[in-house]
Amino acid sequence: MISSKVEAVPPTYVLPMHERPLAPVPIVKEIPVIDLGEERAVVAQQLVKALEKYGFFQVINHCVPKDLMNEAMTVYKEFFNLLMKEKENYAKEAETLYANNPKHYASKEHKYWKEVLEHNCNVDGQDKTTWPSNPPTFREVIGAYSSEVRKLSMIIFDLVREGLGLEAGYFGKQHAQIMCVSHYSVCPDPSSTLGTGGHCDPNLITICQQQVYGLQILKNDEWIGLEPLPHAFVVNFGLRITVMTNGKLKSVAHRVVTNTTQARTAIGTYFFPANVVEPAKSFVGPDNSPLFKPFKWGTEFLPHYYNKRAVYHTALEAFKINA
Ligand SMILES: O=C(O)CCC(=O)C(=O)O
Ligand SMILES: [Fe+2]
Repeated sequence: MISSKVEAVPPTYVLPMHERPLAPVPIVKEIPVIDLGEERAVVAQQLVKALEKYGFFQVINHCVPKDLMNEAMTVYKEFFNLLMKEKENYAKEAETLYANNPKHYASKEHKYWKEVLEHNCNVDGQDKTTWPSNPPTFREVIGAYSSEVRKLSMIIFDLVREGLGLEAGYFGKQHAQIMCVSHYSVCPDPSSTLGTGGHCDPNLITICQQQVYGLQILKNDEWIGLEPLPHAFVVNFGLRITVMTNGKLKSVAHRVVTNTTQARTAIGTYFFPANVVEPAKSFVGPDNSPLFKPFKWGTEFLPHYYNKRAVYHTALEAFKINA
C-alpha cells in the first residue's frame, strides 16, 4: 500500500474533482465535550442534545485508563509500522484482519489514503487466536482495551437510553464488537486525496480514540473539523440510531482529511446490533407512524450499506415503509 516516503500521490489515490476536499474547513470548538463524571441526569440530557445538534461528541472523565489508551495506540501504530509483507499475511488468514479490501475504497478505480486493520472482539473468548501476534503485546493490550471500551459503551448506552426516555436495558448487551483501526500516513497532497470519504457509520455506535486532527463532520451541509482532546473519546452513532428513533436522531456523515506532516491512527470501536432492528415503541404513535419496517442488521442491511455508503442515508431507503 502507501509508502511513508512517497513524494507524489499515485494516480489511484487522486480522487475525482467533486470528491476532493478543496475548500478550507474551519476547526470548531463547539462540538460538545461531555464530562461523564457530572451528575447523571444532566449528562443524559447533554448527550441527547449533542446527538440532536451534531451527532458527535467527545467524552472525558470516562472509565478507560489513560495508560491503557496510550498502550493501545502504541500497539496499533507498531502494527502499522510492520513490513507490508507481514501485514498482508493477516489479510489472507481471515477476512476481518488487515484489509486492503474494496469495501474501504472510494470506488473501483480510486482508493482512500489509508490502511485498515479490522478485527472482532469479545466473541466467546475465541477471537484472540486470530488476532495479530506481532507486536508481541498485541493480544494482551488490545484484549484489555477492547473490554474497557465495551464497558464505556454500556455506560453511554444507558445514559442515552435515559435521556431518550426509553425503558431500562433497551439497547441490550449482545452487540457485536469490531475494532476498526485506520492508519493514515503523511500525504504529499491533501487537497487531492481523502483518508476516508464521507459516510455514516453502519453500526449503532462508534467510540474512537484519536490524537491528530483529520476528522470532519457534516453540519448544515458544510464540513466542520473536530479537534480531538488528549485522552478523550470521540463518539458518534451510526445509522441504527435513525431507525431506532424513527428518524428523530440522524446519524451524521463524516470524513477524514490527510496532512503533510503527521501520520494519524484512529482506533475506532464499532458496536453492531445483534438482532432485528425497528423503531422503538415510544417513538411511534398516532401522530408518528413507523418509518421503517423491522429488518435484520447483519444479513439484510449491511450488504446494502456497502453498495450505497457514499450517499449517507440511502442504505436505509430499502427498509422504509412504503419505499
Ligand atoms: O479516522 C477517523 O477518525 C474515523 C474513520 C471512520 O470514520 C470510520 O472508520 O468509520
Ligand atoms: Fe466513520
